[in-house]
Amino acid sequence: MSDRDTLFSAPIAQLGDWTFDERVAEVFPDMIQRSVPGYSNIISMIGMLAGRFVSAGSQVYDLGCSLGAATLSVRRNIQAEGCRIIAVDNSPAMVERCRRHIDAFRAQTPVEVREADIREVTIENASLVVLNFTLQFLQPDDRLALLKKVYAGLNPGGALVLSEKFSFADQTVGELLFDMHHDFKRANGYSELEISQKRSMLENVMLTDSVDDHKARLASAGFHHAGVWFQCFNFGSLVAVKENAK
Ligand SMILES: C[S@@+](CC[C@H](N)C(=O)[O-])C[C@H]1O[C@@H](n2cnc3c(N)ncnc32)[C@H](O)[C@@H]1O
Ligand SMILES: O=C(O)C(=O)C[C@]1(C(=O)O)C=C[C@@H](O)C=C1
Repeated sequence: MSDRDTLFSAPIAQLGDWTFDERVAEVFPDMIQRSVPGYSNIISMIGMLAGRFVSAGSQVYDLGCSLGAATLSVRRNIQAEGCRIIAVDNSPAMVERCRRHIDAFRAQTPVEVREADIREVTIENASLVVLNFTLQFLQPDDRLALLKKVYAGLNPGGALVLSEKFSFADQTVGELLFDMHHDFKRANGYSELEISQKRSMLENVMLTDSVDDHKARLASAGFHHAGVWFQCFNFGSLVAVKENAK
């Protein structure tokens, strides 16, 4: 278990923009579990998707890997031989902890943890690419280029898992799911102050899209097959599959 997240429990005079720094990395497992409804289900089901999609001799990319939760789930479920997982994050605090975390467990499939910007990483010979709550932290103008690169780097029959916090075109539904997410945080022990301070810090940094925006962007990137496979309130995950060669 990681330390309990109490980062925003006292009033902060100058709320800056959100960063994935040392203090966030230290409490991250507790923070994400208590903040993202369905997180642990998504992590274990990414493993199931890996069992299905990862093919022999191919690579898996976990882009914005944080402490490597998705990477570990993938590694536990890979059935194929000769695969490699490349886990990438640009936060030194996350990468340092991720390396330690991954090395703590022994397994067949090698994992390379890279400290890099996902916009700069080459993607090749991939059977599975995971963007688990990462795309939302890229500037909107950079998102399509990343997805095009993912599409080009996937082998035929390969898949992208894209998990995000969603926005909604319908105001009534959007407000309901936003409120239910806040209820979820309160039920997990976060105070009004913690919820509102974190929300202001994320405001300029995490810009969310609707499911329709995601589907349209995935189509522009080349994916002809994409759909939601999981949703809880305003959080969810899409899978996009590259068609098999004819
Ligand atoms: C919400 S966390 C992802 C959680 C993680 N995928 C999991 O399943 O536990 C977002 C991560 O994306 C990383 N990130 C954001 N922008 C990035 C970029 N341009 N390049 C690499 N990593 C990035 C952050 O450092 C952070 O660790
Ligand atoms: O929207 C929120 O309130 C969140 O806490 C979301 C979110 C995310 O989706 O990545 C933001 C930052 C933390 O990494 C954990 C969760």
